[in-house]
Amino acid sequence: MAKKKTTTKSKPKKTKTKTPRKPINFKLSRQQQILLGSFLFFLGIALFFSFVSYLFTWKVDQSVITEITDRDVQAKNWLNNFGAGMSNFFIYKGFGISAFIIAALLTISGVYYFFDYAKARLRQFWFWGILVMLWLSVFFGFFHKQNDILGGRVGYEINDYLQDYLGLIGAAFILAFLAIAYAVVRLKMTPDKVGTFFKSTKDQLSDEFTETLTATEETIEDTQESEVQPIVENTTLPVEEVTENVASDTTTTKSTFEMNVENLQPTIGKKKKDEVVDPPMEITTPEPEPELIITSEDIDIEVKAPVEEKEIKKNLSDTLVEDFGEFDPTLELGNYKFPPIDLLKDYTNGQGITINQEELEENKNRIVETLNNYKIGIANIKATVGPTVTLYEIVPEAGVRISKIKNLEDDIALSLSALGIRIIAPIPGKGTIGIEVPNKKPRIVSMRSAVASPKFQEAEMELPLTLGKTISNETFVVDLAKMPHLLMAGATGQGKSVGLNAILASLLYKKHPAEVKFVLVDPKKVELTLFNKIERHYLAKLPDTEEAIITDNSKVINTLNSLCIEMDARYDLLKNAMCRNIKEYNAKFKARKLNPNNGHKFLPYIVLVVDEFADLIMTSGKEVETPIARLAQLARAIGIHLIIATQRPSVNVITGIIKANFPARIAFRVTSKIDSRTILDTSGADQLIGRGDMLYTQGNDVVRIQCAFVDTPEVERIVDYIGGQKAYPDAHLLPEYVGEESGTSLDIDASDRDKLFREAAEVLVIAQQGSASLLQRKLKLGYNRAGRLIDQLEAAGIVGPFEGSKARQVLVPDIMALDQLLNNEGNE
Ligand SMILES: Nc1ncnc2c1ncn2[C@@H]1O[C@H](COP(=O)(O)OP(=O)(O)OP(=O)(O)O)[C@@H](O)[C@H]1O
Repeated sequence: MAKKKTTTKSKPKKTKTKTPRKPINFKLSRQQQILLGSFLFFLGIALFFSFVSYLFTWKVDQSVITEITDRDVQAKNWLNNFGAGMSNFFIYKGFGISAFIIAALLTISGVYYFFDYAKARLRQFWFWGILVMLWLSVFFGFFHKQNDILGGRVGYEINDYLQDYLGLIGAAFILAFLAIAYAVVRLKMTPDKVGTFFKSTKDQLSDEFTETLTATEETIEDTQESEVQPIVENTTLPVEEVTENVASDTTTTKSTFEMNVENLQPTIGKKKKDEVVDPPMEITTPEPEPELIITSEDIDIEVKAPVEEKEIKKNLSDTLVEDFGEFDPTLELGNYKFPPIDLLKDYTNGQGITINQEELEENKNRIVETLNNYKIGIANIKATVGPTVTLYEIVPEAGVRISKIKNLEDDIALSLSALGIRIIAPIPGKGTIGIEVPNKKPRIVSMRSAVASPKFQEAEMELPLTLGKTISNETFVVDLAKMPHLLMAGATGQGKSVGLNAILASLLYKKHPAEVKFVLVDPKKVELTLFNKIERHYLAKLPDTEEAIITDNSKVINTLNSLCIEMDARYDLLKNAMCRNIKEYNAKFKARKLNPNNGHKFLPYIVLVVDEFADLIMTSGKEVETPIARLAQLARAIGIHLIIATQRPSVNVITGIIKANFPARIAFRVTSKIDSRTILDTSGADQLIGRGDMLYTQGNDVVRIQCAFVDTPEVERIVDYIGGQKAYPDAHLLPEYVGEESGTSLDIDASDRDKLFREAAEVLVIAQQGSASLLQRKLKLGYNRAGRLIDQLEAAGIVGPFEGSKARQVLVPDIMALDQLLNNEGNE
């Protein structure tokens, strides 16, 4: 305590000695401060009482106001003449009823000096108090000019002055503006916080008031209780009494407060109060607390944060799938029913393969005998009975050359007096030699049994095809999507058309109309006509064509080119969706990860079936071969699959480029070994027995299969069943293809010419051949653009008109002539 005394005292001393402004600072001693504080406090209270009294007595007292100094004259004011005089000065001649603020300011000043609070706040009180008082004075003067007591002389005069210059409205505006300025600057109000602010200010003011009052009481109490305790005890007065007596008993108070000030200052409670009042601490004063409460309320808006997080977490496609489920392409024909198996005929009457032991024994003996004749010993023989063929597997004795047995093919056939004997030497994967011998009574493999087999029903393939049954009587199921294109060949009447029907029926039994579309080309006009009934379910066609099944060869070119356009478009879609194949793309689309607004759509598989390819090649030649080759090369990934059937498997029909792109091939019976080699790259097809007996290869292995038999009435029942159901409004439309023959409008503006016009003209003139496919190859163009270029060249007189399957005539002999023609055009 003593130390503190010295430090607190030494500090001001130092400053006092250093700075010569001691008197200017009006640094009062503590005693002086208390005296001044008490004086101001009581003066303020006295003024308050006089002002209150003056409100009631002012009229009476005004008459005596001039004689106020006269002791005989008694004013009615509670504080007599002093009160009347002061009130008259401050209220009547001064600021009207707002003079109460002066009383309040004096009282507060008294408290501040009495307790030696920091004066910065007090200065603020005075500054703003006087401003408010002036404003209120003018405000009341504005409304009640006639009543001097409300606004006082000051209010009246200022009002008068303002109104002389600004008029009533101008003065009102000034007042309103000042009120707003006060609210904004002093109370830091914003319009949206007005409500809260009013409330808090009100609370604050009332708090301040009570605080000041309680602070006074508390401090006096503290003084009494803490340091003065012994003295109080000595005087044996109760605390309340001491407090009450503080004002009157000056000696006691003096000594008490002397001790008090020194001892009270370091107490925690008091220090806090001082800090709160200290100007630098104003930043942390409880003043901004209401604002803090407001901001914390604002922080409640943080609720937004989790909402945002949710949005980020949730992928749009996930939400879409959550809301609507996965995209279902079959929904448009949601009630579509797959054809029942009963529509197919059961040719076996439910019976399995019956084994004819006699026949087996007979054949075995003949084989052994024949081989013995050629001195080939047999260690073992085993038979597998198939629907049309029985396979005898022979294990030759050691030291027998396989090629020797292979060469005996015809001899064995002769001795067995049977057609269609095929020797497989050795059977791949087995250490045996196979001899296939046709059964005397071949059994029909019905489509019904193939479709009903679990292998087909449970096949998880994109485009499952059931082709028939193998030699071991197993249903043979393959995926067209994996083939990816199929070449079928066989002499007439050997079962090609039945094979095609079996393939189409397989797909009809497994795929929904939304998932697969057929483009059927049938130059024979009779084979596939039945499928017209399912045009609006399963078929695809060019826009503006009446029949979906193409029978006209010239239309085939357009369709093939249209498929090329579709292929290019699908590749673009796949590229944009960053998918490698149609399966990935459709899965992504179903998961609603691709936006239909960006052109994305569910892509059905397209199966192009050409029944008589040789006929097409004969009539249209390269025009057909090029798009077929292009499709065969590229279309596998985008879900366009080709099935091409031909009677004549000659090399000019099945060219190298087509063969290379059709790894999956089916050979029905053919007439010569050469044909067999053309189709399968191996003989064997010439030794088949016909009627659906076929060889299938998808690379190396050749499998003998008995093709499932589906008769025309069965197909009819299936298509009738499907055709009788709700269908799409139209067949699936392929992109439009503007063929060369349709580009007849010759009034093409020279300014609208393609950028490659000149280059294209040069290509054709040099080659002396007016074909669009040449332009396509040389300039690497699409069909559409090349077709347009040909039209423009025709309009410019560079090539002649369309001449069917022949290339157009080039009318310009050489580049020189071309230059001349184009220059003349420019001069015109
Ligand atoms: N899988 C099979 N099972 C039983 N018989 C079959 C089978 N396939 C074809 N046949 C018989 O062969 C006949 C001719 O078949 P299909 O019409 O399919 O021959 P094709 O090769 O299409 O002949 P074309 O080329 O002249 O049209 C059929 O009428 C049928 O009697």
